[in-house]
Amino acid sequence: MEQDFLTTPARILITGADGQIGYFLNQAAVTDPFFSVVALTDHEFDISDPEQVQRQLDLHMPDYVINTTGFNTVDRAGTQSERCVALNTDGVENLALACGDLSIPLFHLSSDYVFDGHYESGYTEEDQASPLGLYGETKWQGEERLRTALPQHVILRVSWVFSTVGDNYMRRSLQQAREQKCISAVDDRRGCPTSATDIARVIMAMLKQLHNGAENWGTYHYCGAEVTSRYGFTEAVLAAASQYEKLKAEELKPISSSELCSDAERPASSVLVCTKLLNNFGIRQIPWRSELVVMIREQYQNEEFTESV
Ligand SMILES: NC(=O)C1=CN([C@@H]2O[C@H](COP(=O)(O)OP(=O)(O)OC[C@H]3O[C@@H](n4cnc5c(N)ncnc54)[C@H](OP(=O)(O)O)[C@@H]3O)[C@@H](O)[C@H]2O)C=CC1
Ligand SMILES: Cc1cn([C@H]2C[C@H](O)[C@@H](COP(=O)(O)OP(=O)(O)O[C@H]3O[C@@H](C)C(=O)[C@@H](O)[C@H]3O)O2)c(=O)[nH]c1=O
Repeated sequence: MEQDFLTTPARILITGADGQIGYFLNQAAVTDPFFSVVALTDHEFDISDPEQVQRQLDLHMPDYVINTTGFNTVDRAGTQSERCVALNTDGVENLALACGDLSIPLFHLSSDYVFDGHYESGYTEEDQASPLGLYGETKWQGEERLRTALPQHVILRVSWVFSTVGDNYMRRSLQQAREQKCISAVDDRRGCPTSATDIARVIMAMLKQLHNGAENWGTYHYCGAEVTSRYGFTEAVLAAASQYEKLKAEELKPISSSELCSDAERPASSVLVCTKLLNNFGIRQIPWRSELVVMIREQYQNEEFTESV
C-alpha cells in the first residue's frame, strides 16, 4: 500500500527518552506534525533485554526506532564493563535484530571516541576506527553489529554533547565555577562541542528526508562548528554564565591531560568532518557557541523556575 507522506506522520520510537539527546529529540518531535512519537525511558524499555525489545516493537510498530541510549561514563567503562557492553554493543544488536525482523529502520547514535585521535585534520566516515578505551570500543562494536544485522540503518556519530539535562561537561564546569576560586581545564584535547538540541534538529531533518524516500542509509558525522579544547569550551561557559551571576571562579587554569590522574585515555583530536552529511542531506553545521549561549540561558531559567516552586 502506498503511504501518503503529506498526511501520515512518521511514527518514531525513541529509546533512552530521558537522556540528553532523547529528551530534546522528544521535545522537538512531539511539536512537529511530521512525527508521531513514542518516547520510552529505560524503565519502560530496557534495550539489554531481547524479549522486552521484541515486545515493545510488536506493540508500537513504529516506522523508525531512534536509539539514544548509551553507557556514557567514559571513566567508569573499565570498572562497569559488563553494563557498558550490554548497553553499547549487545543492546544495539538486540534492537538491530528485532528491527530487522519487522523491517523497521534503526537510527543509532555513536561517538567520536571510536577514533584514536591522531588525525589533527579531522575524521571522515571513511577513516579507520581505532578506539583507545572500552567506551569507544563498545560503541564501535555496536556500530559493527548494526551494520551486519540491518542494512536500513543510520549511524550518526556526534561529539562532546552538552545540554541542560543530566550530567555533562557544561553543567559540571558551571557547578565547579560556582564552588571553586580556581578551576582547571585540559587544553591538549581538541574536539567540537555539540548541543543536544542541535543534534535533535539534525536527526529530525534526516528522518524527514529518509521518510520521503531518500535512500541515504549509512554512517554520518555531525558536530558543532569550530574546533576547540575543553579549556576553550570552559572559557565560553564561564563567559556566558557570568551574564547571569557572579561566579566564584576567578581563575581558569589550562592544564595538560597527563595532569589528571584518574582519567581514562581519550583521543587527543577527535574532530568530525561533516561534509558527507552536507552532501547527502544538505544539513549544515551550526556554531556551538551560539547554541551554548541559549543552553546557558535555559539553565538559568530552569533554576529560577525550580527555585520559585
Ligand atoms: N554525551 C556525549 O558527549 C556523547 C554521546 N554520544 C552517544 O549519544 C547517545 C546519547 O547520549 P546522551 O544523550 O548524552 O546519553 P545520556 O547518558 O544522557 O542518556 C542515555 C539514556 O539511556 C538510558 N539507558 C541506560 N541504560 C538503558 C537500558 N538498558 N535500556 C534503555 N535505556 C537505557 C539512560 O537511563 P538512566 O539515566 O536511567 O541510566 C539515559 O536516559 C549515546 O549513544 C552516546 O554514546 C556520542 C558522543 C558524545
Ligand atoms: C575533572 C576535569 C576533567 N577535565 C577534562 C578531562 C576530559 O577530557 C574531560 C572529561 O569530562 P567528560 O567526562 O564530560 O568528558 P568525556 O567523558 O571525555 O566526554 C565524552 O563523552 C562520551 C560519551 C563521548 O562520546 C565523547 O564525545 C565525549 O563527549 O574533561 C577538565 O578539563 N578539567 C577537570 O577538572
